[in-house]
Order: sequence, then C-alpha cells, then structure tokens
Amino acid sequence: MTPSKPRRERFQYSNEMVIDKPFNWSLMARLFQYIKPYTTRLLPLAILAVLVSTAARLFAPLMISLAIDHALVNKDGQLLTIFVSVIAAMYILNWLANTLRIRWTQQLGQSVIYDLRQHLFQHIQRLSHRFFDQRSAGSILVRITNDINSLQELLTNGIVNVIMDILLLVGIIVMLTVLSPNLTAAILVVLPLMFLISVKLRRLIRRSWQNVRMKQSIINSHLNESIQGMRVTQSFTQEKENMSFFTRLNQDNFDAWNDASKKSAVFRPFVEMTGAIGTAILIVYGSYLVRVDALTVGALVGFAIYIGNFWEPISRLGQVYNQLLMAMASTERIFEFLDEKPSVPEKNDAQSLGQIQGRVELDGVVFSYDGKRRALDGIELTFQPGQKVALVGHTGSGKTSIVNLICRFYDPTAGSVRIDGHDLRDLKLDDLRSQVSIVLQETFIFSGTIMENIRFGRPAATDEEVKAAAEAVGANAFIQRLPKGYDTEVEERGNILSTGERQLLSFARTLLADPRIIILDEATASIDTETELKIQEAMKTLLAGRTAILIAHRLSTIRDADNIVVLENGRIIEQGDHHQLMERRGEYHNLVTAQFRVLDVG
Ligand SMILES: Nc1ncnc2c1ncn2[C@@H]1O[C@H](COP(=O)(O)OP(=O)(O)OP(=O)(O)O)[C@@H](O)[C@H]1O
Repeated sequence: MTPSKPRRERFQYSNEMVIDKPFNWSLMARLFQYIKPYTTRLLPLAILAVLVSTAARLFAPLMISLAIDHALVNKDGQLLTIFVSVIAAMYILNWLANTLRIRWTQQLGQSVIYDLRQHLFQHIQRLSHRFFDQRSAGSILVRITNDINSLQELLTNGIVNVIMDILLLVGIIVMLTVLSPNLTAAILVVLPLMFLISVKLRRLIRRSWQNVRMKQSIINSHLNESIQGMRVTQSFTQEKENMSFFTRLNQDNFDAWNDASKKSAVFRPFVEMTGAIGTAILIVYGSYLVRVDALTVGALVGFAIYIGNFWEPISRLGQVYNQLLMAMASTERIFEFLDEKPSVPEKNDAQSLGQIQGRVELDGVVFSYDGKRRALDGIELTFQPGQKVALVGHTGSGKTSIVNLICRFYDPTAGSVRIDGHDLRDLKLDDLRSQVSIVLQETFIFSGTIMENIRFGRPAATDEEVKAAAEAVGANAFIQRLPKGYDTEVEERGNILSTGERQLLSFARTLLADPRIIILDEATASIDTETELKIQEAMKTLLAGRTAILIAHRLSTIRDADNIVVLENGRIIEQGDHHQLMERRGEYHNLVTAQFRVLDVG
C-alpha cells in the first residue's frame, strides 16, 4: 500500500508572529526610562553640545547676510574682516561642539544598550521552564542580539539628533521670518506635503521592517536547531531536505528585506523632491522681491543658505522616523520578554530553608503542562531522609514530571510539594535549588576547562576540593589521562568526552555542590560493563547519606532501592521494595521480566 502522505512542514516556528501594534508613546517612554541614569551627566553634556552647535549653525548665515549688506555693499574692508573672523569662529565652534556631541551621544547610546542587554539577560535567566518550553533557543537569541542591535542607531544618534533637528528647524523658520516673512510663507507651503508623505508611508514601512525581523528570527531559530541536530540530520541523510527548507527561509528573508528597503527608499526621494520645490520657489519669488526692492541681496543669500540647511534636518528627521519605526518593532519584542513573569514566582516573604533533613512529600499532586492533559494525577508520595527511591514506569508515565515539581521548575496544578514540611511555594528558590541537585541523562558541559566544569557545582570551591570530588567519584583517572589534565579545554557539548566520562564529570560536579537531595536521571545510553561498574561505584559515593530519587531505566540498577514507585499514566500503581513487588507479580514484575527477555534475546 502506498499511503498518500500529506506534506507537512517539518519545522514550525509558531511563536514568531508579527507583533503589530500601532506606534505607542508609552512604549517609547518606557524605553527612554533606560536613559534616566544618564540624565545627570552624559545627556546634559550632549544636549549642551547640541545647543552650541545649533546656535553656531543658525547665526553663521545671518552673519553672512549682514556682511554682504553692510560690509560688502559699502566696500568697508575693516568691517568685512570683523565679519569674516566672527563667521570663521562660528564654524570652528560648530566643528568642536559637533565632535563632542558625537562622542557623548555614542557613549550615551552604548551605555543604554549595555544596560538593556544586561537587564534582558538577567530577566531571561529568572524565567521558568514553561517559558523555555514555548520558545526555541534561536528566537530568544534574536531578542538579545538583533533586536537590541536594531535599537543601537536610534539610541546612539537618533534621540539627540532629533532634539538638534527640531531646534534647527524652528531656529531656521524664525531666522527666515526675520529676513522676509513673505518669502517664508511662500516656502512653507511645502511643509504639509512633507507631513503627508511621512504619515502615508509610515505604516507601510513599519510593517515591512517587522516582517524582516520575523523572517530573521525564523532563520536564526532554524539555524540553531539545525546545528544542534546536525548529527541526526547527517545520520538520517536529511541534508537535502534541510537545505531546501533553509533556502526557502533565506529567500523569504531576502524578499522581505527587498520589500522593506524598497519602501524605505521611497521616503528620501520624496523629501528631496519637496526640497527642490522649495528651492524653485526661492529662485522665482525671491529674485522678484529683490527686483522690487522688497528684499536685499544679502537677505536672499542668507535665505538660500538657510533653505539649504532646512531640508537636511527634515530629511534626517525622516530617517530617524524610519529608525524609530524599526526600533518600535524591536522594542515591542524586547518588552514582551521583559513583561514575561516567571511562572514559578518567588513570594516576597519567601522563607530561607537553612540546613534540611531531606524529607520530600507530594500531597494530592495533580499536574498538567498545558492545562489540558494531566501528566500527574493524584500523587501521594513521601521520600524519607536518606532513602533511595526509584521511579519506574513506561515512557511518558510521569517520572520526569515528579522530578520537575520537586525542583520547582513548575508548580503543581493542585495539591502541594513539601520539603521538610515546607511548601515549595513558600521557599526561596535559590535556597531550594542549592539543596536539590539534578543529574541529567545528558550532561551539559560548558566551554571551559574540566576544572571549571566541575567547579560549576560550587563556584567557591578550591582546586583541591574539585580534585577531591573528582577522585571520590573515580573521575580522576580519566582526567589525568587527558592532554592537560584538569586544564584540558572542553567544548559546549563535551565532544571530546565519552558518555561515561561525561556522567562521571557531572557526578563530581554534584558531589561538590553537596546537596541534601539528589535526583538522578539514569542515562539510557548503553555503556560497557566496566564503565557501568565504575558508575555504580561513583553513584554509591554520591548518594551516600542523601535523599536520592532515581529515574531508573535499567531495572537491574535499582534492586537495592529502599522504595520502588511504579507509575502509569501519571498515577502510582504500586510501590515497595524489589522483593515485595516481585512477589506481587504486578506491573513491576512484568517490566522486570520484559527487560530480561529483551536482554536474553539481545
Ligand atoms: N514540557 C512539556 N509540555 C507538555 N507536555 C509535556 C512536557 N513534558 C512532558 N509532557 C507530557 O507529560 C507526560 C509525562 O511526561 P514525563 O516526562 O513526566 O514522562 P517520563 O515518565 O519521565 O517519560 P520518559 O521515561 O520517557 O522520560 C507525557 O505525556 C508527556 O507527553
């Protein structure tokens, strides 16, 4: 039979929707809050520089106009020298103030970007597992990198330039009116045209830049996933399909950029065209006014210089406006993350835990990840201090979910989880997590040396303490054999280490952290018997004297557990020690015999 396969998209990034909100002053005001710390020094300095340079730029053409009408027309050499000196001094002052303005605005912008990035990263670190369940690592990455970078232009140049340009515009209009109110009125006819252009194009441009950002975010999400899953892709020879998907994303991104830049490109020529209309009015009407003696030649020249300066701030304001539109999209996305609350909040009056005994109770616990399906359904379970308890059950039966609740990665939907009688929701998270350690199947190795990787368990530990921990779990032998021993550099996923070695490393890390409660997600990857024995030994050292919760996949390793809890569909169906459960001939018995049958066949 050849089933007709509906073609489904292999990768779906549903969270990357366009966030389309109208221009929002309160959002901008919130962004500007980040400038507040600099309002006492950098911002006033930058504004002072702007004022000085704007004043110099405003008065220089007036001086030129006066020089023509009074010194040049009357052929007064002495007066001309004075005018020229004053004009030269103004240009030098403008240059100096501009240099300082650029330096200070850059510093201001970079400081704000730095703070925003710090704040965002700090916030993301506090968010709960539920947040990370719903988003790809790539889309989170985009917000810390791209979205913040796109604010860079606005914050470094944009804001202060806006002040400068508005001052310049108002100043020029005042100067023009002083020189000739009639000519000014004629030229300002084009202003409404400018306004219309910016309003009409504004929505269009903003939408298209949001679209670009969304496409980029999808590319990054996909890249991240592809690189992480490269081994699987290669082993299933899915490179071609992967490539064609990537090509599509890349093309979409390309098209979105094209579309957005085309729309943005329309803006400037429109501004320039209105500039040309202004100049035409100046030439025709201005020369007429000179002819009828309503305007001096000096005033006309001054006018021409001002008009030349007039369109520059307008078109720059248009650019800033574009930056603002782009920044709006990014700001919305950044604040969307910053507004995300941890789904496991810490109470304001959360208690400190102090040294604990290690009794863990789950009381009437019901839990659902998505509010629909129950992952746990009425769990009553107690782990006594120092006990070794194994959780067994088919895949999806709820073992990891129990552990997730004990670490308070999630809160139960109903019921409560307690440690030494304290509800986890009343405790300080840091306190709780320093007493509970989880050793995952897949050991995460950070890039750095072996020494640093073990020290992750307790950053204050000395080299000797790190080595002692490694020795205690039997990791010392393989570390000594590495090229640089404890100083050997390992990469993010610890590629130079075998599965068994990685596991020993994480045991050492956990032993160093010295928690009262250890959760061990037993690795499913098969390892050779010798390593298996080493790991068994290491486990004994690691678990001694602590409350231990084992997620067991190989049932042979949990025979000596004090209690074995068998789960099915989120419920406990039986519990007891190995002998009791074998005698019952229930589900545990079935699991054990099934596993032995597999081993025999193998
Ligand atoms: N992040 C999640 N979001 C939504 N549902 C989830 C999530 N994690 C697990 N589930 C669902 O919750 C149920 C219990 O999963 P859990 O991970 O606790 O099982 P498990 O017994 O640990 O399985 P395994 O042995 O395969 O690790 C499953 O039906 C699973 O599909």
